[in-house]
Amino acid sequence: ATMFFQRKRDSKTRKTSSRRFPPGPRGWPLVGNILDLGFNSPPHQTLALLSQKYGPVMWLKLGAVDTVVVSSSEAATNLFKENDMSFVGRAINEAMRSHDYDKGSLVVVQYGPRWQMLRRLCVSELIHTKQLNETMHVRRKCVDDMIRWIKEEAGSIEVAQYVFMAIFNMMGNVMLSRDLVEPKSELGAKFFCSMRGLIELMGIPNVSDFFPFLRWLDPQGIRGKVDQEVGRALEIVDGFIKERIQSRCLGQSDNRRKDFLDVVLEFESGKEESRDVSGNGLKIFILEIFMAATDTTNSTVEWAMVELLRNPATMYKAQVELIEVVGQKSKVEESDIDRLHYLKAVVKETMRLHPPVPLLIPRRAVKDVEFMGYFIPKDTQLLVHAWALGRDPMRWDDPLSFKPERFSNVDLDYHGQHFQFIPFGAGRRMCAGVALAERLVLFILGSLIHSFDWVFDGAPESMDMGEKIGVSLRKSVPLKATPVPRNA
Ligand code: HEM
Repeated sequence: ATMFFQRKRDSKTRKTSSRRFPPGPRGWPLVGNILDLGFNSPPHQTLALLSQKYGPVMWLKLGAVDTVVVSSSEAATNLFKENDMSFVGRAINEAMRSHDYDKGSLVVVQYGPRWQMLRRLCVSELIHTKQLNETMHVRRKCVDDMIRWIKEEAGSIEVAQYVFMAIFNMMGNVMLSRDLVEPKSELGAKFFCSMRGLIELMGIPNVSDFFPFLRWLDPQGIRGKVDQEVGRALEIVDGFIKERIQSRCLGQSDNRRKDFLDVVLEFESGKEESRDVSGNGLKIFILEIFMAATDTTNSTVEWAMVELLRNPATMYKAQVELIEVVGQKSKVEESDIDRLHYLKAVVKETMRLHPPVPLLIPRRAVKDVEFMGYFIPKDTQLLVHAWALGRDPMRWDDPLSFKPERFSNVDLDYHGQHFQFIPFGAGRRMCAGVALAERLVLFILGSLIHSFDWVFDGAPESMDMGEKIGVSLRKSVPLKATPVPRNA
């Protein structure tokens, strides 16, 4: 199809005249295809429908942002196997510029030495099996707290709230050796509120992302609010760091294991070029790991609980497996996870239908690229439609049904090799935290359904399954259910 923008481009520059852009809906002057996104459904749903019409490699102009959307596993295979390095950059949005977040971040920093250094630090010091095994006791305590908090409640609860607190404390302990959500931690409570606020704000579509000339105006006031919230969160992290530097100067280690903050501080102070830790880089890195880890894992546990409640036979099977594997103990242990094959399939099936990051994190073409016979100019934003890939009827039998059994006895996982199923992405910029995410989700979910039976207040089949997109894809109406202790 000869598209409006293709013609416009071709007429502007002779160089591109023989080049074919991917097909896509005709755009309007100035706004491009923004109106095609519609306002009634979340963007990933509209993009999936548009891709059905225009094909698996689709071209859109979102205001001023050239965008290509990839939504078939053939195209994703070509992308990650042949063209990963051409799309290794990140597309930066307005909120990410707040306090130079994009410069200190691992998730959105451009590919290069700083990315390599932060990624190595993150994987070797946080996600490596040795670190994960050493921090098992921390996660045990946080899950125990979560179970206790839930037991103290009477009646129906918002499940994700308790899960979020548990994950937040797990990350708080591994990174900063402290519970952040507990009555005595005033600073922790402030940090918790600030992070929740930030996660909400990041989910609001920002007009300035599509119309850079409106940036100075900040029409919805989002940039202003993000600046405020990021500033507040950075100040709190700064407090944690100063406190730690002080106790290190006094030689106090409180007999605790070296945590992520110690490692990062040692790393920073060892570098010739940055003996000064007062810059924002380190604080942003810490803040970001919280952002990357908490909302995504929380969303996965919430959707898994939703699907289990809607599918009682599956819930029963998962609970029976837990009893068989956990045996006489009343608690699930992380060491049980390896043997919880059915629960693992439940989590995979949840992530197939509800990938927490449905369009992955936008990439950016770092040069002009020939991709699947099309011309993609440098700096084009690339969205990989993980949500549509997981529901592709050409790849999945009865794709909209929740059937964990489809993962039994087949070599199909989310480690970035099977391109119809990439909830963690693939290639060089694939999620750095898969191993940690896997443990958090399985341990928390297993504990929730082993410790409690859950009763949904209403008919589970008619549960609202609406989605809303924020930092991750959440249920638009949070799941509320009543816990009934099982192993009391
Ligand atoms: C269920 C939980 C999670 C999901 C679904 C998820 C998903 C993703 C996705 C889709 C990406 C982008 C991949 C791409 O561009 O191809 C990503 C990047 C990333 N994730 Fe996760 N994530 C999860 C948990 C975590 C956790 C626990 C951490 C903790 C450290 C983490 C750290 C990161 C980092 C650092 C990146 C940026 C990698 C880079 O750009 O090099 N994630 N994640």
